[in-house]
Amino acid sequence: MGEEPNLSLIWSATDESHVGLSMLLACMVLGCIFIHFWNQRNKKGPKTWPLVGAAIEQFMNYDRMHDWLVNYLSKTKTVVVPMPFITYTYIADPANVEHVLKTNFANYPKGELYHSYMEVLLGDGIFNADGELWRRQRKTASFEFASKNLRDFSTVVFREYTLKLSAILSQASSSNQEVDMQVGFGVEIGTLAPNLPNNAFAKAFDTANIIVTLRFIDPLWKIKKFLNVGSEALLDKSIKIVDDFTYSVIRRRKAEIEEARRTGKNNKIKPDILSRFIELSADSEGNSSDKYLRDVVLNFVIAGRDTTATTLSWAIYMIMTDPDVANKLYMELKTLEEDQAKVQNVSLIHYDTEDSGSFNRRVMQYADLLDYDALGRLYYLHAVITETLRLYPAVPQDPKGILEDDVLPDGTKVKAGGMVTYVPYSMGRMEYNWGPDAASFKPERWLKDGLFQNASPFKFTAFQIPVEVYGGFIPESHLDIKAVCLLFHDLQAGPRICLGKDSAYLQMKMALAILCRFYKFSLVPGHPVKYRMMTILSMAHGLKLTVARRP
Ligand code: HEM
Repeated sequence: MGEEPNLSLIWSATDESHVGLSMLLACMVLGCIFIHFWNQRNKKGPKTWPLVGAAIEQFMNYDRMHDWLVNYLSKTKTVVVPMPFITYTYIADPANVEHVLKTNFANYPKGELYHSYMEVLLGDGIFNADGELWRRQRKTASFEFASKNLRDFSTVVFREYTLKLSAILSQASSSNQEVDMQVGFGVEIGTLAPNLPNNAFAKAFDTANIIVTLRFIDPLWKIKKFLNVGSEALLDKSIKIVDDFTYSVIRRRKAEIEEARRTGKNNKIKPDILSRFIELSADSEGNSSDKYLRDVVLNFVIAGRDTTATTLSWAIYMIMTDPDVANKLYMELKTLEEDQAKVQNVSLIHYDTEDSGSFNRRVMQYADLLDYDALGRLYYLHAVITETLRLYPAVPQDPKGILEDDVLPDGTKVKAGGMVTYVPYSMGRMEYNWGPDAASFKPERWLKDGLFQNASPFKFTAFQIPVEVYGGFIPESHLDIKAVCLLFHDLQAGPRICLGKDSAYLQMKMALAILCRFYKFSLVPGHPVKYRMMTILSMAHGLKLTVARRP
């Protein structure tokens, strides 16, 4: 019999070789990590890790991501953020933005990836479509926005909505009640389809928006969706609420249109975007797909309601925290009131801030004095809104897909399949774009000799790029010429300029003119004002304030 093998010796030898191997492996891994970090020692963007890229840092800063980007973009005009399956390139340099939005526009569509993140919410609506699908919707919407009817209709509707909101504020002021202005703006102002939105819908819609935005940095979202767990399960629930409500609005509107046609009362058809799309998308039998219309409605809720409600909230916040701005604005609005009353030969109703009756009547009288041309003369207000959008752009980041490898004007290489995002939130805060006072709220920077002055087009990108870039300079007041240029430009299928810019200004000016003329706003002490991460720069906790009537 041979000698029994000494097991403990064998174990310890194996142990030793395991330990040796493990140590070797650990050293190699640490070495790789060290080399990886060494190579990044001069990098100005976020530090990356092998395999996961910058995902950890981006995830940890997700709730304050816009400011996280401000920090990096102030050190370097382009920030590259590699993630597990994709690389995001963030740009704040006007030359790069011009390249992506105009010069090489064809290379930067929304792209498949963006579409896959957003489809559940936006479907194939205008914000989430490329190619023919996009062109068709853009054309329909462009015709609508070029029409004078829409302008006239909007002026009336926006006035009506603001008066409703004013009635709520007037009541709140007499009982010193707190109001959430963001909710007020979302519900009372800002939709071209007056039956939208109701509360459960609005909540579910916001939740869905928050979760689809999270997909940009969540590499596990597809697995969660497949298993229907976590955020994706909540998304699924929210979309059901959104869809139920939207389809019911569409069915109701279709029935109204049918009834109006049957009885020959075409003037009973609500003249808004939804009716227009129902009409234009109808097949030879007069039917249009509910799914197509659902996508149209939801895209226009984001485009038309969320953007303006958000901007109005930030504008009120800025006005309320800067008494000098509030006062200048108040003076401009009072002066307009007196001038308009003289021109229209109207004697202004005397009112007492303690007496709701006379106060409310004067508010209504003021609202009647605000026609399209009068609003066009409110340059300081125009500057206040524009300055708000510079610092708090309703669309804080706007990502584009990359079709083919390309080199940006500053030499940054971008690869097909990745994404390039221009970042209006950061662009508005960069000293290299706006000078040393970039972070300050100064409406005066937009005024020259009391008149509003546009900034260079690729520096102020809150609305993408302005149509002036294509049609030469067109004064702000010439909406109709501008609309025709926009339409002409659209028929050639150029970049995706915001179609609602003029309508948005009209709406926001109407709302702020009435509210800031008659109310003084104060933030509820301790109320936190910060954004939340979603496609729109909404306030995470709303804007809670109290109001007082002004003389
Ligand atoms: C403060 C208000 C607003 C801001 C800051 C804003 C901003 C923008 C931005 C940045 C885009 C480009 C998005 C992209 O690249 O896909 C855009 C597109 C668009 N906006 Fe606006 N917008 C505002 C109000 C409105 C309003 C009131 C409407 C209409 C009711 C509107 C209709 C649209 C449409 C239809 C598009 C899609 C253009 C396209 O993809 O061809 N916007 N807007």
